Amino acid sequence: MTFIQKLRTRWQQADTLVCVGLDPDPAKFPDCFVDDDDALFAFCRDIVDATAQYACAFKPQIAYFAAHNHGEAALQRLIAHINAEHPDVPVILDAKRGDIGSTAQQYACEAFERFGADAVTLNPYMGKDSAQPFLDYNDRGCVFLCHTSNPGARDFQELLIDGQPLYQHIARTIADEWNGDGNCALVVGATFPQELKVIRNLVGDMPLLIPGIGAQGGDVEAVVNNGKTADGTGLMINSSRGILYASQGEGYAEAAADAARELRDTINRWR
Ligand SMILES: O=c1ccn([C@@H]2O[C@H](COP(=O)(O)O)[C@@H](O)[C@H]2O)c(=O)[nH]1
Repeated sequence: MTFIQKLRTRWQQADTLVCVGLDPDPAKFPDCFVDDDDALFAFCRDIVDATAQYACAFKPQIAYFAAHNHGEAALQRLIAHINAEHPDVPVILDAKRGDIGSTAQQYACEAFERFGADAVTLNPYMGKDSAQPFLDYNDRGCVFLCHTSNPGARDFQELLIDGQPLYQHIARTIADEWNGDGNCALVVGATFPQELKVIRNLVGDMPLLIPGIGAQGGDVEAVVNNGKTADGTGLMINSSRGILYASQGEGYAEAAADAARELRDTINRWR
């Protein structure tokens, strides 16, 4: 089953558009992990197991693992755990890769073969040849930055080219020219709901990964209204800190599950 098929099946069968972000920061871990050498893996495993039933996808952010000695091995084991225990939930590796083709080939191997991710986030700035090694894994997903959630997204992504903002050129080019195998998706920040509406109209039913709710201030109702497809799906609405650190006490995993369930229910009220 391809990434897109797995995602669409998950949307339907689990009735959830929640993407659980895995951004483990040891400084925010509950006290029980203080002397745990395997804390990155163990904390994320507990969160994954508690929230899987509410997740349409998991999104580990590679920086939170690569910043630590042995962190990438922990990430590898974590994705293997998800693939073994929660095989219906796709994994999007948030790595925002983009480089010349020969180097991109190595990054694609890292994401899909070493880490076993179903999809990876990519920066389209270097053009199609930089994306091609990822696109060639046509059973996996390529999730391209289109309009990001941060305030600086405006600096370049909204610059006008031939009268249209750059992010619209990106959306159109990826939908019309890069998506020949139907394995593309886009990142659109929840903090830019009007731009989300424009992008949805440009790309049809293409899946959109939406970071930026919660700590970054994005509004769930606006995201769902402006981003959903005709069948009420089409979105992977990410929450990382809002789920991971719902409680830093002993009941951290239950609190994370409660936060994921509440987010699912809030989203579903607007679908
Ligand atoms: O435009 C973007 C692209 C990626 N991200 C990533 O999503 C999560 C957001 O975390 P929260 O704690 O839910 O704010 C994080 O991994 C970012 O690297 C993004 O925020 N915006």
